[in-house]
Amino acid sequence: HGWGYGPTNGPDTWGEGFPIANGPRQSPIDVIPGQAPYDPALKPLKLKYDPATSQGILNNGHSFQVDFVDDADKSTLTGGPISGTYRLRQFHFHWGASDDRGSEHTVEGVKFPCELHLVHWNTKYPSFGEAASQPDGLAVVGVFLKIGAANPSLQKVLDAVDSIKFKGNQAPFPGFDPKILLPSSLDYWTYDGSLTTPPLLESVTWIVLKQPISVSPTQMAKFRSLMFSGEGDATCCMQDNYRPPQPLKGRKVRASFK
Ligand SMILES: NS(O)(O)c1ccc(OCc2cn(-c3ccccc3)nn2)cc1
Ligand SMILES: [Zn+2]
Repeated sequence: HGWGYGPTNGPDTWGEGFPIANGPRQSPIDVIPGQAPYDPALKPLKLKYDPATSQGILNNGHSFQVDFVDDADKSTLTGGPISGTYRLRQFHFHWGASDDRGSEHTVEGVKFPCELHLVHWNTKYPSFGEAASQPDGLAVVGVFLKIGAANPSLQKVLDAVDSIKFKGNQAPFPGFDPKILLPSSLDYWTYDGSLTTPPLLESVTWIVLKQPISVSPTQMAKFRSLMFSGEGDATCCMQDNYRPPQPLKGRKVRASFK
């Protein structure tokens, strides 16, 4: 059986199949603001997303993701800690079985109920797959979700979740602008890390936004209505699909703000 988040195939077992799990630049991490100095050399983030590039929504058995057409520089990330142009490939989430956990990154040990990841790849490489194996190949923008008022932008995504309840289910998801999911401030912490799921490749420049967006308890219940399993398999709610923080191993975390 493949990797997952259960007692027999969860994060503590991933090192068996993916030795890089114990590598020098693994993600997520616990961000300690007092140890993340402001770096005036960091540029503002520039996110330019074209809703025409949003394509479909998929339950991949570990999370659900919204995929984007990435054959042109239409939805891109530039500026920030990166050089060059990175193209948006997909976004997805990680969440908990209850509101006290679910995020992958933490802030001085504080866990959020959910975390959004917007995955971009460096156009100096020919494809996402090629970029995924390069140290500067990927840039993921992480956004915390905090319990509060219902989030109408998020609801547009959650309204599609009933159609992808089971692993392998997918549905069209056209015309969605992921920019509406972002908080008003683009202040961020940044560090060199990895994919937080197998293959755990150490190819990610992480850009974790300081300001969370809101999610209501009812909306969190919607995330938990998804299934890890395929139709007809033993039903098992998709929840607690997060990897806990990993050792910093001497890495520096920088802040884009004072
Ligand atoms: N959670 S996260 O944002 O860190 C995150 C983001 C993207 C991920 O992609 C997995 C993946 C890798 N590949 C791949 C394909 C071809 C060649 C090499 C790799 N396909 N899917 C995993 C975790
Ligand atoms: Zn992720």
